[in-house]
Amino acid sequence: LSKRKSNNNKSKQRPSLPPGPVALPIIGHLHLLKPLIHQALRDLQAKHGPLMHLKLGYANMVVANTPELAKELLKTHELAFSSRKMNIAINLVTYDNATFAFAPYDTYWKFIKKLSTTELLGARTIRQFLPGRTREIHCFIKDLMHRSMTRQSVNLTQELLKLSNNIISQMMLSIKSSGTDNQAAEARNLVREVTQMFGEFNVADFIAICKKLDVQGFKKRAMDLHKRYDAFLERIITAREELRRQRKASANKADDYGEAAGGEKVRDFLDILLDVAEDENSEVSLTRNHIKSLILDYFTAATDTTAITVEWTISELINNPRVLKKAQEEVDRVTEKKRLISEADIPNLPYIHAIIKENMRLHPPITMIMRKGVQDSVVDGYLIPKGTLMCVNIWAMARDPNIWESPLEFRPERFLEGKESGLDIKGHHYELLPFGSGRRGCPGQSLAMQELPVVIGTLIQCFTWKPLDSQGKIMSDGSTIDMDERAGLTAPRANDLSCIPIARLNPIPFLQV
Ligand code: HEM
Repeated sequence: LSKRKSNNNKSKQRPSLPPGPVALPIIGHLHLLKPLIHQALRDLQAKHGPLMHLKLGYANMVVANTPELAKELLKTHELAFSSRKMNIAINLVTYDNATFAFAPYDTYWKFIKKLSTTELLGARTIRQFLPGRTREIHCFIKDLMHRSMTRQSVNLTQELLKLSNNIISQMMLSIKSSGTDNQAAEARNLVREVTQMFGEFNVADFIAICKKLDVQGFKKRAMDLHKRYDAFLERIITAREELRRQRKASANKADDYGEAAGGEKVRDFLDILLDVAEDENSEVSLTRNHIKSLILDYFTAATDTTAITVEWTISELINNPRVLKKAQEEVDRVTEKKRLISEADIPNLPYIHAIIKENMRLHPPITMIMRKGVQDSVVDGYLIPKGTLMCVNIWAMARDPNIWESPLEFRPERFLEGKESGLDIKGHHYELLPFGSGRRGCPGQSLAMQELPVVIGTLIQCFTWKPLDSQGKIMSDGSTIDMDERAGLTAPRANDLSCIPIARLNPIPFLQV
């Protein structure tokens, strides 16, 4: 790291804040944040340096965009930056301090993190829900096949959101997409609203006077959303409690837990959390609000991120036919065109894996790692005061020619040969952090990395994709689709990806639906 201050100066002076643009009174630099914040920050940093300070109303923000600074912030100063910043919407929707994803680094967070690693998202739970994931993917493929036969177009953006939400709904609440009471659609709509709201910019989060006035009507909308989410979950939890009472009462009868392969009993998230809540010896007593908030955290964190990754990957493959062909050859070789790809094939799909990494490099669903400093820290000779919102712009790092060779080129081979081949996405190569890093890194990574190769592999095994233009017409061969991003908590495509699926396999072998 370049040391910007001489040791002499350092010993005499209190370190100063990192450099940044000139701030306006009251609003500070808020006017400089365009809707695509990660892009606006990258442009500002070109002028003000790799560690930049901004004032967002009354809040301090520090942004870093080099692997060295990312390492310093996320590893060297890990504990100082292991909390997150709440905002008004999150606070209202997620039951005040019952959230995990936005919790400070405290006893509650540590308890849930352990529960996540060992149970909620542990290897056993992921394995037990494999039949459910497979069923959902095969249902999806069957529906796509029907549309392919009838030459109907598919809004892949919407359908992928449905698929990832169905998969997580099943793991969390045993909601089946084939259920008759439309709970899957209700869950999907609520999650969509929550994600949208969390991603919107609320001026009241930064300017004290606006807090009381609620000029944008945020508070009212957040409370309304909270009420509807609460009613939805209350119904599900009450029904589950009744089922659990019946199970206990009929101890001799075979109970109603689902069964995984080998006769293992399958507990979904809700059962795991209710078991903890009923455990009098539990280290932390879980309340009903904790349970509801945790379910919301996981729903929100899992749905968009996974769907967006597939959406961008298919977009890149459409724009890069050479890569698509090579990926299809890999899938055909592994399956010998006799069966659909499955999770058991993952170790034999190095090229698909490299495609996923390359896609996450250029299109990280979460473009910036956001944390809050809980103590004063000195980083690269600069002061980052307690309470500062800390941001590592992983999107900007991926586009920096000082970090990557031909950064804008979609070239999965970079991860298989040459100097970039040793890089992985586990959080210790600081130029590539799609799942974050350290103790606050994403707990859903293993699940995502089981699901993604199979969803992407199956989509390209069964179909080639003819994209539609904005008028709904099939685009001519060789034309490329736009790669614009939409603003929000996550960074999906600006324009939905609509395509006609052309069947490559007909009939599709061994559909398990
Ligand atoms: C492609 C898929 C995904 C991506 C790219 C992704 C990315 C991320 C990132 C960047 C963070 C912040 C990490 C940090 O601060 O260092 C995060 C946090 C989180 N993710 Fe994921 N995620 C994905 C899927 C999932 C799934 C499937 C789940 C759950 C089933 C999940 C649950 C969470 C939770 C609960 C947090 C908050 C953790 C905490 O605050 O301690 N994510 N994710």
